[in-house]
Amino acid sequence: MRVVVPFATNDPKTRLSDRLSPAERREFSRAMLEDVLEAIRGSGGEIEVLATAPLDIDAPVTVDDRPLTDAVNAALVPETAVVMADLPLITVAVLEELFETPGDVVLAPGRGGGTNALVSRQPDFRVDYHDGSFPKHRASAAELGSVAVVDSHRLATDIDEPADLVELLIHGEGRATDWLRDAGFELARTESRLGIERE
Ligand SMILES: Nc1nc2c(ncn2[C@@H]2O[C@H](COP(=O)(O)OP(=O)(O)OP(=O)(O)O)[C@@H](O)[C@H]2O)c(=O)[nH]1
Ligand SMILES: C[C@H](OP(=O)(O)O)C(=O)O
Repeated sequence: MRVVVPFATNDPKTRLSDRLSPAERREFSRAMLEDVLEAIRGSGGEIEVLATAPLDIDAPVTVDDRPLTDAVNAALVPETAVVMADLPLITVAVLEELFETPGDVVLAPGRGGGTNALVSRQPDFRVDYHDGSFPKHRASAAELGSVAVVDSHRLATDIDEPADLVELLIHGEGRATDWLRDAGFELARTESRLGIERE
């Protein structure tokens, strides 16, 4: 399976700005990307990193500085998966489930209504990211053919906001989790839910 991995190179993860400096956000998002690429490699996927600027990484990179939706649509030929680079909890098994699920369009929703991963086998399907893309994608794909939804905690956990870092500290084992621990983050008990604190 061809797997396109969109990656914002220069100013990533702005929603983590109150916890991480710009340089830390770049390092952390790079660590997440490495985790995602490792899982894709393990699943036998043929990687194409779709980056906003040149990137020194051990994978084929296409540079496209257009907005996310336009760049992905330009790369979306049938039998393509799109897997976001901010999914450091994904595993080979989870990706195999995504790739093997039948359907003209297969969608993996993210928490809060985004689309963390998809497979398109439908030549007319186009993405429309942001502002709750999952319901938009589900509706537009249903007009074109069959739609399947993959229900997976690991695929649904995109790391966007400080609260998402908790999931990484609980469940993660890769580079992104190591980076976070090295940066001083650890789990903290705040009311009934686990939170995070930084030393
Ligand atoms: N190629 C490309 N990838 C993008 C772009 N914007 C975001 N991405 C990637 O798309 C995925 C989802 O990104 P978001 O969480 O929406 O955005 P982000 O830039 O990572 O984070 P925020 O600044 O907090 O919104 C991540 O893998 C990003 O690296 C873009 O304009 N072009
Ligand atoms: C790209 C966007 O990601 P989110 O902003 O939901 O993380 C989406 O999935 O539509």
